Amino acid sequence: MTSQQPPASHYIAGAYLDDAEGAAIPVIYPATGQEIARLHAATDAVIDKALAAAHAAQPAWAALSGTERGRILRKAADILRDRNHEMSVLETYDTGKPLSETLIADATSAADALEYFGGLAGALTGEHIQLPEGDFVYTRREALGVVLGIGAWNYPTQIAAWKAAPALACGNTMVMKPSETTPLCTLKLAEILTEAGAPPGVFNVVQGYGPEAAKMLEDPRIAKVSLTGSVPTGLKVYQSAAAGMKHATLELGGKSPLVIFDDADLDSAVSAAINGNFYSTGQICSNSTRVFVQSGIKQAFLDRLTTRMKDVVIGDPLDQATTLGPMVSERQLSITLDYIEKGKAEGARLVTGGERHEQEGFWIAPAVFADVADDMTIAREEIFGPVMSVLDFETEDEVLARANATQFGLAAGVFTQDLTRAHRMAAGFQAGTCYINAFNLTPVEAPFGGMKMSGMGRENSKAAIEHYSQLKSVYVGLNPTEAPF
Ligand SMILES: NC(=O)c1ccc[n+]([C@@H]2O[C@H](COP(=O)([O-])OP(=O)(O)OC[C@H]3O[C@@H](n4cnc5c(N)ncnc54)[C@H](O)[C@@H]3O)[C@@H](O)[C@H]2O)c1
Ligand SMILES: O=CCc1c[nH]c2ccc(O)cc12
Repeated sequence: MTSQQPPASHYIAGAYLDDAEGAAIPVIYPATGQEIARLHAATDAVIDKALAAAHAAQPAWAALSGTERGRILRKAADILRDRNHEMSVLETYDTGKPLSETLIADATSAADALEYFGGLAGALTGEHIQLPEGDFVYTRREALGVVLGIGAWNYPTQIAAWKAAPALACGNTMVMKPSETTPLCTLKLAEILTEAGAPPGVFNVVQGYGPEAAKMLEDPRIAKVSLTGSVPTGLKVYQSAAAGMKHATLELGGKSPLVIFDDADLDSAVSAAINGNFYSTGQICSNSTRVFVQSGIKQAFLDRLTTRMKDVVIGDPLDQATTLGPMVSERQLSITLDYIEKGKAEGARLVTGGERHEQEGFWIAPAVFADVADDMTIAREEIFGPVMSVLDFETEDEVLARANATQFGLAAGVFTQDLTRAHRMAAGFQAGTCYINAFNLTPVEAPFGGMKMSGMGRENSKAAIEHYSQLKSVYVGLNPTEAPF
């Protein structure tokens, strides 16, 4: 087994920093279950160094012009693209996702974000507001300060870059705590930002578990937190942020509906259901885990789906022919297997898959349940594994109400040839990202984020600028100041 041991656990002030006193973080390659690196959670001293470095670097970084900051971000994007293969292999070791995915969805998406926000940085301006008698107001778009990023384990490179790119473009500095399950890739992103010219302290990486992140969030040097994670963690983070009146972006979980009407292009709809449930072995927040199929095409849909699923290639994630990798961890596998048992026990019909592969690593055959009812556990709770629930419906009004009957609101999709109905559905969905005849595409140019319990704030697009900066109004008086006495 190739060791993927980085030079040290943390990356602070432009260099690696080790401190083996913190709790061990074993990094496990999901395909084999073997340890490929061992890092350490940050001690209080490491946390203090990181926060001090980010805090000290922030004023000078914000004082650069947007164009100067953007140039560095765009250079980092170029380096990432040059090193896409190396980055993708590391992403595969970190997460278990197959190279066929990581080559196109991770460092490339990170590069897209750095390029996009690098381009936008020079165009960030305030506005001029004319008032009577010559007075006027101008607004300044200012950085918030030091941003704390906290990552989930499914897309470590992408999550770090989706946060860092808008944060740095706006003149903030950043401390990123990756998930303890996938701590490797973010260190590489830090190296690349330094190589591209980011001054020491602008982007720092601190390893740790929940308590290390919680401790950093309480520190007054943190002005904003951006979390990608589960709803329970989001609630804790939001509470802590509120206690310090800090800004918060929360990218949380989902239980997204995909509605397939009987006039849909069936092959495209089946492809969307496959991508929306089994890409990244089902470990995507916006996955369409509730697939509502109009009853007239239910059997045709299930037949086409089960035929297509026979083509899945489960195997060595580093072999580019592989299309489905293992789950990220023993824990996530066991959570998924428990849900499959609950699905069976509550009366859903397991059409295919769902069994653990008895070999090293965290392997499972992708599962499809049919005849799923809205009140079953597998239709209500986020599983974050390769488990598709197929539910039947009859009418548009009925399916829209059922699609929205969830605490989550991350994504939703509709497949139909009737464009009027498609737009009606998109308007009616209670979800931050809606798809018509597509699913789970996340271009950096489009806002991404949740409604309801799926979170707040938006990543990507011009909308992210609102969440990584603040407006200052400057009133300019051109007349003598008068007073009543
Ligand atoms: N909306 C999105 O963009 C998006 C993207 C990917 C994943 N997710 C969600 O993430 C979840 C899976 O990831 P996970 O299991 O890593 O989530 P998680 O909530 O367990 O952990 C996320 C991060 O929060 C940290 N953390 C844990 N407790 C904390 C605390 N008290 N204070 C501060 N930080 C704390 C963890 O160390 C980790 O880095 C799923 O719910 C998934 O839907 C959302
Ligand atoms: O979960 C991470 C972010 C995300 C949400 N939907 C998609 C689809 C495809 C991706 O590559 C990432 C994501």
